Amino acid sequence: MTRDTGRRQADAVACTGLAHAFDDTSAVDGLDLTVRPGEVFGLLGPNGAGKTTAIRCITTLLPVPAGMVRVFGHDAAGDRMAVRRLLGYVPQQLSADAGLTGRENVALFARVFDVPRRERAERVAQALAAVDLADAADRLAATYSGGMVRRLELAQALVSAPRLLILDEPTIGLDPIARTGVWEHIGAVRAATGMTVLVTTHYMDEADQYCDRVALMHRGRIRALGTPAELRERLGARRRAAPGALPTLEDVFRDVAGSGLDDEAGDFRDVRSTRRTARRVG
Ligand SMILES: Nc1ncnc2c1ncn2[C@@H]1O[C@H](COP(=O)(O)OP(=O)(O)OP(=O)(O)O)[C@@H](O)[C@H]1O
Repeated sequence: MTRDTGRRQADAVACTGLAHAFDDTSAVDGLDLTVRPGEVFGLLGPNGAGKTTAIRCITTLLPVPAGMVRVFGHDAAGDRMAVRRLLGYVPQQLSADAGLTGRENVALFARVFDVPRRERAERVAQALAAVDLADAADRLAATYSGGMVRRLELAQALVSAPRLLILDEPTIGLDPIARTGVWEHIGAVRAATGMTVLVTTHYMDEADQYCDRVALMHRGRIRALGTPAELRERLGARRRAAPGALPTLEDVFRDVAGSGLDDEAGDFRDVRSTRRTARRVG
């Protein structure tokens, strides 16, 4: 018992029995989830699975009505400021201001997150350089491409040197080159700082390639958890797939979410993604 509690204290994120409902809609329904320090953890699931709601509870933007959430041992319900100080968060919605330059956008976050005044200019420059925006730093964000806007938002989240970076669909609607760029920058910062990354994505290929472990969420709960290879192998063994013909992570996803997947995702998801992207860069 004591050993178990001790281990949980060290986890980057530990959710136990987390539940959150909007009126009579149960969004998160008894979520148990552990993210280990230093890993890139992918939270996957169809539209409406409860990923954003869970993330908003972890970031303290939503209350924790039932269950427990801890971030590096700090209780998200009882010690919200301590949790917020450890976090960088890139939400799905646009968080950069098109009317400010890249540098001004990041400087704003540095002020909000209490980066000491004398360190601010250097920390802002470092965050912009980390995402390859040093040359574009003094241009208005309105002139940035979709991929540059996403990298700018990454710099905003990184300027406070978070121990845990949380990204909600960081590459949605971006072209493949911009998607790779975002992941490469996340990987480089993580390698340099050892920070933990919790990310949601609909792109199975990205989860497979960039996440150390993934959890498949459906109807408010975790339905499968492991490294991408473990999940593929597990389904392959059940289906007795021949070696070399292992299922993809997309197959695992479909197996977990079952027939509900087509109702909840599909075309509507694509339309929403496109619209979000249009809003982001417009
Ligand atoms: N502010 C809200 N008010 C009412 N219902 C909500 C609200 N936010 C989410 N929901 C509902 O809670 C459920 C889970 O939504 P949530 O956004 O957490 O899912 P998600 O897995 O993040 O989906 P997506 O992939 O589309 O972002 C859905 O049924 C959704 O309609």
